[in-house]
Amino acid sequence: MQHIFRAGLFDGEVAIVTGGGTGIGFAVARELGTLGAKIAICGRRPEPLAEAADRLRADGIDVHHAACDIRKTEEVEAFVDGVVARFGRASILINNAGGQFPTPAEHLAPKGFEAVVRNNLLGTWSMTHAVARRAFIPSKRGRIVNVIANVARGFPGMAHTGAARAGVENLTKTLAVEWAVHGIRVNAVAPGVIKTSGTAQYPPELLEMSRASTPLKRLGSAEETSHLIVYLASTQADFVTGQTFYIDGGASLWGSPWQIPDDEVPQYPPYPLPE
Ligand SMILES: CCCCCCC/C=C/C(=O)SCCNC(=O)CCNC(=O)[C@H](O)C(C)(C)COP(=O)(O)OP(=O)(O)OC[C@H]1O[C@@H](n2cnc3c(N)ncnc32)[C@H](O)[C@@H]1OP(=O)(O)O
Ligand SMILES: NC(=O)C1=CN([C@@H]2O[C@H](COP(=O)(O)OP(=O)(O)OC[C@H]3O[C@@H](n4cnc5c(N)ncnc54)[C@H](OP(=O)(O)O)[C@@H]3O)[C@@H](O)[C@H]2O)C=CC1
Repeated sequence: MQHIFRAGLFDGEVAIVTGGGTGIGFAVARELGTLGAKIAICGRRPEPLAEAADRLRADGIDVHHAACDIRKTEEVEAFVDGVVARFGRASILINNAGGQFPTPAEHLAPKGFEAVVRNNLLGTWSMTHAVARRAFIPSKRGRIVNVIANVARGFPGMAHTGAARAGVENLTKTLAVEWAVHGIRVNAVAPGVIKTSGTAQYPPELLEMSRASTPLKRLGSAEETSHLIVYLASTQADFVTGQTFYIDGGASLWGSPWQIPDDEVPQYPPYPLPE
């Protein structure tokens, strides 16, 4: 593994990475662990989690792993208690767990909208609250990085997650202010389309349209996304809080995979207007 950070940068730190068993979360767990942090990962499925923990241990990383659904408050509290019992503290929280399904808004059932908001907004809040109360506030120190998505504009095809992630972005700003007094920094990272086990579940043609509408004309990697998250979690970023950082090849500034056909947009009143 190549490093852009100095060895031992995270010695003495304990980092919780939600969704750390796969994709971006695994890359972050591995990078923070290789740089000296003790690592705690969670996810809903025990098997990929245990496999990831074995791979991290093979790299010499001290890892705690436990199945935990961030939507279930009692599981979240038990997980955080387990981390503190094992390592004595926690100093970094990467809220990476999340996901959704692409669908036009008119086909999105209330239950589906709610499922995605629960996962990405309420789950993130639940974990953040538990870690802050149990570890960060008592020790007067903590760093949180929230992994969100492109909320700089609308998110067509993803109304549920756009709404949920925009909520997390605002929570990031609010907590950065409220919790500065507790020595807690809070930032957000908004990836464009990143090649992971997660996006492998998306239709290939959607990914190709996303690539084509990205100025840098490629998808991102989990490792390069991890470098940005790790920087924000480090002491090198100690004067950075309440901000959202895009890592998206410029996608949030330009194209969109969402097509709007010229001849299907109703014009009321008829355009051009009568003289
Ligand atoms: C235009 C987009 C360009 C591409 C950009 C891509 C950028 C983003 C990439 C990523 O985020 S990568 C991560 C990828 N991984 C995932 O997204 C998987 C995550 N999925 C889940 O975690 C869960 O499925 C869920 C979305 C949280 C829902 O889980 P939950 O167990 O709470 O609910 P379910 O009982 O499964 O479903 C409830 C309800 O939701 C609706 N629904 C669920 N899945 C779908 C689906 N695939 N399509 C349509 N609707 C879905 C549905 O109404 C379900 O109710 P029932 O019909 O089952 O009664
Ligand atoms: N890849 C991309 O292009 C983009 C990704 N993102 C976001 O980045 C994050 C990482 O995604 P990525 O690595 O690509 O995809 P993955 O699907 O590989 O990672 C998502 C991880 O989150 C875990 N997870 C999901 N829901 C829960 C839950 N309720 N409780 C606990 N763990 C959960 C999953 O494990 P399990 O299923 O076992 O619970 C999985 O390990 C996600 O929030 C994703 O939405 C945002 C924009 C773009």
